[in-house]
Parts: sequence; structure tokens; C-alpha cells
Amino acid sequence: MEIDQCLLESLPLGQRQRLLKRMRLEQVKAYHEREKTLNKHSGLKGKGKHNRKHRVHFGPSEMIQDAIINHNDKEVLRLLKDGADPSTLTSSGGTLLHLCARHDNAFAAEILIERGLNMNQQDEDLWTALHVACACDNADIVLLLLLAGANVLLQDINGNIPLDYAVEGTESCYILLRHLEDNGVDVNSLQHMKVQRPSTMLSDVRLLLAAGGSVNQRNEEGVTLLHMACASNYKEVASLLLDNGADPQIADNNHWTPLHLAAKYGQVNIDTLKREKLRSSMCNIFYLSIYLQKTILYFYAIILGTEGTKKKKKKQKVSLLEQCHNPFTLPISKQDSLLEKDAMFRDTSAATSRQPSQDNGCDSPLALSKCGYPSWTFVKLMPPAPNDDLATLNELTDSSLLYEMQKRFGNNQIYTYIGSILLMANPYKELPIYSALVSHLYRSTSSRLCSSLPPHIFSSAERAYHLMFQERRPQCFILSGESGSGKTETCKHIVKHLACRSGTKGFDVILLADRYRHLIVRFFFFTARLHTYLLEKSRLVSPPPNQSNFNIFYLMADGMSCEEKCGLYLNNLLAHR
Ligand SMILES: Nc1ncnc2c1ncn2[C@@H]1O[C@H](COP(=O)(O)OP(=O)(O)OP(=O)(O)O)[C@@H](O)[C@H]1O
Repeated sequence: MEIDQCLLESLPLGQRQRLLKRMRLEQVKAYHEREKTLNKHSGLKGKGKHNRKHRVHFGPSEMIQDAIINHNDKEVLRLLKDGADPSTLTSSGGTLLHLCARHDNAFAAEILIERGLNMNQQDEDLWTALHVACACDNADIVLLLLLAGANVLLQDINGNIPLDYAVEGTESCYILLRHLEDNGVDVNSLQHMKVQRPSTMLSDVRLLLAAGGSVNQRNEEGVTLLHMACASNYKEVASLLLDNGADPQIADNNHWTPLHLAAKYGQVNIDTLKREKLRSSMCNIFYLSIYLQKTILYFYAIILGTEGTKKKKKKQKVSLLEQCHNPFTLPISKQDSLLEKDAMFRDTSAATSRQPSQDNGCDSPLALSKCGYPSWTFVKLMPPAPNDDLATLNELTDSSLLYEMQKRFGNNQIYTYIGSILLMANPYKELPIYSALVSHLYRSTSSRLCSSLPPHIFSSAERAYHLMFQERRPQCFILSGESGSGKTETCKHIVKHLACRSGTKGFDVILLADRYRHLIVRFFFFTARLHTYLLEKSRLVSPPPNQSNFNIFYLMADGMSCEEKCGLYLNNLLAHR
């Protein structure tokens, strides 16, 4: 698989790592195949150590995390019975309860609480499960945790309590406020105390300066005052410290500089950290950082920032996050992990504003900014899954196939391969997986289905595109399914990908999409009606057994009240063909 370098660079680190891992896996596979062939030729079959089968085993503690994420309740129970440790920690130092809170799995959360899991345990950012549930507005979990007696006043590393992450007007916020009220906590005085903290530190720093103290003094953990101010987004304090010679390059004992902290804890607006000072230190920090992942977006925002565009970028980023988060900034590490849940793919434009292009065939061509970065900043891909191709399953029965499909559908993985056939389950909702960026991702240099990316109609379209050149003959898609299953939409997506695919530099992709559009008409004749080559009309007079037509009729009837139906003589829908 080959991916454009620019594109690769624009992906968030986690996703980039996953892609690279898959590419690496492909290399290893190719190497393994070559070794096998070589061994065969040299008669080493069965003797060499390369022929030994290696299996990767996951313990119950890893598997339970997967089961929680996928809401596989039976599996959670089984794994707990089989000895999975309920106090297993996730990669961010959180507990399984944090995972439940993030993935809205109240069932598993209840079981874990019953088994005595500490619901006040804090992760690496000192978030409790309640912080997570509030930030994700998973009201059921919020309620569950409160009823189980979770501590609502525990502060995270930024000094924020769960309420600070509950967006005003959401169910979680309401539940939490009621709980605080019922327990006699005065929310206003809480907020007041919070506002007081930076001013207390400011006056302390002023006192220190007046007494001639050093602003770069480090405590036993190597932490300076600037570290503290940056981590907490105390702008005035940071500004005062910088004006008085505080060094933004000093690293603490864990190699964190103040800039790292500003980035990690989401202080993207930290203009107080005199940008020029930071720029000079940027290169060092870039390479020093063991948490490059956490800082890269922040750098991106700063480096690209001419005054005008910086504001725009910042606005884009903030509005993306504003959708689910509150006035207190979320740590970037948290933003990453929380956003990951949202969608299979995401790009900023799709997330912040619905492009008219979603429906009309083609997004604008992939514009690159002056720096060579694509103008979009985010793409989120689902990690590759073993059930991407059902043909590779060990057990192939109706029930196992349906089970896998159902599981995938629940994760918005609407596409699934069975060998080179692509199955689609109509999501009946818009998924942000059809942008030009995603189409670009699925470009490949060969006709092989792209194994490094999840199944997608763009992948099938890409394959047809290459086969057309290889075989030098027209290619054909057979789209089959009952009425309303999504054939027409799929056809549009194929055309969209082919149009984007064919768009060369300076070529108007939209024009090309228009040129392809007439093809759609032909698709209509063939879809789902291959056996008789029926035209649309005949679907009305002789509908296939158990299939409806004019689906809009049923949708409309579904939304009407009994009185409305009665008024229109639609009491018995089945009486109408
Ligand atoms: N990939 C998709 N993502 C989101 N919604 C979809 C998708 N595919 C289909 N839909 C939804 O399903 C509806 C029906 O899809 P579509 O018109 O493509 O069905 P069809 O199989 O062509 O139906 P018919 O055979 O009756 O013409 C669409 O209007 C759309 O709301």
C-alpha cells in the first residue's frame, strides 16, 4: 500500500501509527511469503524455524476491554468469570470503568461497580470515570456513578471537577447539578474558588519577583513555575514569568517543557507564551518530545499561524471540539481519545460544517496549504479488524455472518468484505466517510483491495479503476439488494470516487463528476433486477415477494399520528400496495 507523504503527515499520530503498522505488516507478510518460496526451492520445507506457526494470544484482561468497547455483555461476563482482572488498567492509566464511561456501556459499568472496582480511581490526567462520562455526555453512566457514590468533587490535573466538563443544557449537566444541589454544594462558590486560583498565583509570583527570587528555580521534580502556569492555562502568570526571564525550554525530570504541558493540557490559546520565544525552541522540543503525539497538533496550529489563518484554524479546531466539550479546555490527549470514538472517519470540514458536496458528487479537490499541508487536518479511521473480511472467519455459518455484521453495524462499520464482494448495511444516517479526503486515502497503485484500510465502496471503485486499465475493457458493478437498501447511493459513491480519482492537477473534478453522472441512469436498470432487466415501472406492478416500493409512503406513515392516519384512511398500511 502506498500513501501520499503529505497525506500521511496530516493524519493524527495514532492513526498514522496504525496505518504504518499495517504497511509494516504487509511488508512482513511479503517477506514471509518470499522466505516460504525460497525454503520450498531449497528443500527446507518443514525444517526451518520460519515454518513454525506463531500465534498471538490475548489474555482476558485485554479481551475484556474489547468486549466493553463493543458492548458485548455476554463476553464481559464470561471473561470476568474466566478470571479477567476487573482492576485492569487501560493504556492511559484509566480503569475499565473509564472505558465504560467513554463507550456508554452502563451494563458493564454496573457489573464492575458491583465487583468493587474503585469508581474514584484517576487516570494519568487525574480524570475519574465521572469526568469521562460528563465529557461524553453519557447520562446513564453519570447517574449510575452518582447513585453508586462517586466523588463529584475530585479534581483532574487542571483542577477541573466533572461538572466542568458537562456541557450546559445536557442531561449529564442537569443530573450533576441536581446531585450537587441535593447534597448542599454551592456551585457558585465552587466556580468562585476556581477563578481565584490564578490570581493567587499571580500575586505570589509578584511577591517572589519583588523579593528578587529566581523564576527558573526547579522543585525536586524539575518543575518550574512556568510549567505550573502552562499546565493550568494561567495566562497572566505565564506572561509575567516570561517577561521576567522564565525559560520555556527547561525540561522537568520527565523531559516535559512548559510547552509540552501547554499542548498536553489543551492551552492552545497560549499567546502569553511569547510565540517568538517558543518558535526558537520549537525544533529542540520537537525532537526531544517523547510525547510528540500530544504536541503535534499544537505545533501545527502555531506554525501555520499567520495572524489571519491562525485564527481561522483555531476557530475550526475549537468549533470541532466545542460540539461536545465545555468552557474549560480539554487536554489534547483527552480530545484525541474522546474524538476517536465519534466516527469511523472524520475530517474537520465534515465535522464543522456540512458540505453541500456531501450529496452532489464531489468535494473540492484536495487543496494544499502554502506549507504543503493539506487544508484538512483530521482523518479518523477505524483500526483494521479481523472481521473486515468475513471470508477469513474460521466459522462460516448464517448466524456467525449475521453476528459479525451486526457487530460491525453497531460500530458504524457499514462495509464488510466477503472476499472481493462488498456487503453494505444501509446506515440510514450520514456518516462522514465519503469526503474527497477519504476518497484520496483509498487511492492505490494496484487493483488489489486495500487491506490497510477498512472495507469501503471507494476501495471497490478503486479496484475497478485499475482493472479497467489492466484488462483494457469496461468494468461493471453489480449492485444488488432490496428496495431502499442503498444501491442508488452506492452508485453515487462509486461515481464520486471515480470522478475524484480521475481529477488531475488543475482539472475540474466537479465537471468530471457531471460527465460520469449519466452512468447512474444505466445503473438503475440493472440494480437488483438482473434476472429480468426490469425498468423502474415494472417494480410497481410486479414487486418481488416481501418487498415494498415507494418507501417514502411507509416512512411517512410511520411518522404520522393515529388521527392523521385515520383522516387519510391509512389505518391498515398492508392494504395498500
Ligand atoms: N451509504 C449510505 N449512507 C447513508 N444513508 C444511506 C446510504 N445508502 C443509502 N442510504 C439511505 O437509504 C435511502 C435509500 O437508499 P437508495 O435510494 O440508494 O436505495 P435503493 O436501493 O436505490 O432503493 P430502490 O431500489 O427503491 O431505488 C437513501 O435515501 C438514504 O437515506
